[in-house]
Amino acid sequence: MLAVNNLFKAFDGSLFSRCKITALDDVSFNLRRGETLGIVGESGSGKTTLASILLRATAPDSGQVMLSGNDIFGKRRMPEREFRKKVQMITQNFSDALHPDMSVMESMREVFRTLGKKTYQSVSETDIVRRLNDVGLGRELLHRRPAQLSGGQLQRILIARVISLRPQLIIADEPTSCLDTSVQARIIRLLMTLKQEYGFAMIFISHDLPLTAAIADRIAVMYQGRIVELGLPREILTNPQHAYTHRFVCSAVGKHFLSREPICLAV
Ligand SMILES: Nc1ncnc2c1ncn2[C@@H]1O[C@H](COP(=O)(O)OP(=O)(O)OP(=O)(O)O)[C@@H](O)[C@H]1O
Repeated sequence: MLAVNNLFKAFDGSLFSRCKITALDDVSFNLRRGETLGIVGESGSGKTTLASILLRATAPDSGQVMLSGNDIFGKRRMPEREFRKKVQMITQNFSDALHPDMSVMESMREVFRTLGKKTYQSVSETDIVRRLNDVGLGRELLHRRPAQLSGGQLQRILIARVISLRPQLIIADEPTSCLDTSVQARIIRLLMTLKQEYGFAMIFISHDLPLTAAIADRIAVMYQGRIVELGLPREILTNPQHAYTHRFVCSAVGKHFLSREPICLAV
């Protein structure tokens, strides 16, 4: 469904330096329909830059992103509205994502504009309540504004908005890092349930290796703009092949996870 081929992206350095900052260095991977790919790596490894390119918010310097056979930066790329229906994002910045003066009902209704004028005009309160029910919320929130909602409720409303568009792909960039652990677990469970119900593919970006390993079908480890390792969570946790992955696993889950077999380190 998604094919990412040889992405490169560099940014200009500071005013006083001519050096470019390489954010992505030859990044390639594929994603199947309905698959969850976890992307982990330390701060500055290029995860957000990759997410921004997949959302078509940043253009790569070179390389290609094919979504269901369509080059998303190509001359015949799909129109923005069609693209937005197919690819959606859930971020950690949920507190800024809703208009502060809009009620939950208005914010929910607004998202249906993407689906066209007819759909937007025909959306009823019952449709909106149904979407809220999908994410475990009730009609009592309909007339509240963002300031009157908890972090977990805000994140659920954003998920409800995203799900309403029936996207093929959701990019979840640290979606729960601003929530406390118990709310985090509930939001992750909700995402997994919705994924089964709606069948979307997901790219789950995180610093948290154990969490990512628990929900992803495969994990890509990023280091200095490159994917240094891509495999099944179990393989990554128990038998990392790259020196950086080895260090990352040790710091995230401790040495006891690693297999007792000799580990081949590609330094
Ligand atoms: N707009 C920009 N201008 C200059 N440099 C940038 C820009 N955006 C990102 N970078 C640099 O590109 C590299 C990759 O950044 P990116 O934000 O993609 O990493 P990340 O893995 O998402 O980090 P974090 O986990 O902290 O969000 C970093 O060195 C960063 O400083």
